[in-house]
Amino acid sequence: MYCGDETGSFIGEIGSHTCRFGYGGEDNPKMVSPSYVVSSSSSKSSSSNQQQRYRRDDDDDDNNTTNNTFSVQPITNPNSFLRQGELVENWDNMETAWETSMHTLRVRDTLKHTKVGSQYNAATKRNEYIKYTELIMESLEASSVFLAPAPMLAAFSLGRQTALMVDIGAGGCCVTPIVDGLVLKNSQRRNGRGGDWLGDMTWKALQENKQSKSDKRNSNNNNNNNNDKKEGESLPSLSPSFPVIKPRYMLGKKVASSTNSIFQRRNINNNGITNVGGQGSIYHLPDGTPVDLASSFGRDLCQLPELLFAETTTLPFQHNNNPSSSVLQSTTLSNEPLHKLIHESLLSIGDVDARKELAQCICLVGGSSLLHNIETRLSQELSAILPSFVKPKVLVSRVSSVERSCASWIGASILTSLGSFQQLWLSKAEYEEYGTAMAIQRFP
Ligand SMILES: Nc1ncnc2c1ncn2[C@@H]1O[C@H](COP(=O)(O)OP(=O)(O)OP(=O)(O)O)[C@@H](O)[C@H]1O
Repeated sequence: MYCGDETGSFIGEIGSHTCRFGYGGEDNPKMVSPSYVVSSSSSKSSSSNQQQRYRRDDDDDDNNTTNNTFSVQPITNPNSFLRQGELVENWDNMETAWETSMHTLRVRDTLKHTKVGSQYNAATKRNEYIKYTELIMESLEASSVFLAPAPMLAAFSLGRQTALMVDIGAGGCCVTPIVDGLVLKNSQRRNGRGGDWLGDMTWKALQENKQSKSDKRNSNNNNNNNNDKKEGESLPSLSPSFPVIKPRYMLGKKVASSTNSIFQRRNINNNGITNVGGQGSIYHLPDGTPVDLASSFGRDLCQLPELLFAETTTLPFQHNNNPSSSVLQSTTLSNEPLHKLIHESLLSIGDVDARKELAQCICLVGGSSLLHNIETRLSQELSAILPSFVKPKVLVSRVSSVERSCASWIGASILTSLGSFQQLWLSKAEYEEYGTAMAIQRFP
């Protein structure tokens, strides 16, 4: 066994919203890019390779993104990689993402690197595990490969061997118990309420508000009443900055930037009631449109993250009682609120001591766990639902937002920098001798 310090690993984590790539042993991923492959409509003269343009993340300062090239043409054909964070929608896109990252970070110019992919539920979907291994070994010509479930790596990044990992990502929330470093697959629970869904709901709320405003204005005009604009409340206009098709990624970015400001105005008092702070505070949407958070619509908008904990998915201010968004309708995922999902997962664990231990170490990771005060809110809900002798403890990393949004990448980076990691990977020689069957045996 070779136990060198330098394993020369290249790590990729592909989520339904964001892909992260970089070298093992580093603190942050070198490249953070959206999970979309786009083709430009105006690139007829380009070669077919050039027509498949990979849009780079352009404004995510937190994640140490490199900003070299951008596709300036409108996005006409966004194809995502994963559906709901777990099912691979398009393996060609997956390969393009790896290829692009390796090309951008000049991986092929240096030594042959090991690739580490991390993926939800990969172990339960054997076919995907096999395909992923084949892709990395054959198409990307890796010298060795290691795949691991994202929650396990996230727990690793937090230095926890036993923890209930709650990943609130783009495609939904995933609750995974990790006991002594092992994933309890049968107790893993997942719902479809994530950042993308919140983005859809925000979009819907803004459009409903716009619609109701214009209806009101029309009726006022009909009555020859010129006072059609209420003071302190303004009409958000959403059209200008979106390209031909509104890609979910861009909406996600806008939601993230809005939620950073809007949801931080929320304060949770001791009774669990959310108040909007900063009376009369005006927030500007990314397109410059002002929304007064003290207005009734502003207050409603600040309540949107409550939907993660709501029994129904009706917007608090929705009048037509159309309960769920298209995202949830189109999936077979559970529609349970987050605290119930955690409760269900805990109940499915037979060992009472392990259950208690897990409840005392609930770790929040994922981009949407950056919602302000979400840990306090979750604690309150769990305290109400769990038996009194179980004291739930919800933990979040406060060092930086990257530690939460890139937790599994960071875990993989730590893992690959350990000397003993070389025992775990599947080498090219082993792959050639035993094939993908070895991957199923070897990877957690
Ligand atoms: N500061 C923030 N506040 C609220 N939401 C945020 C913030 N930053 C990012 N998000 C949301 O987090 C989501 C992305 O999270 P993450 O990068 O963990 O997803 P992913 O790993 O690509 O998806 P999945 O886990 O479903 O595979 C997006 O929906 C985005 O809107």
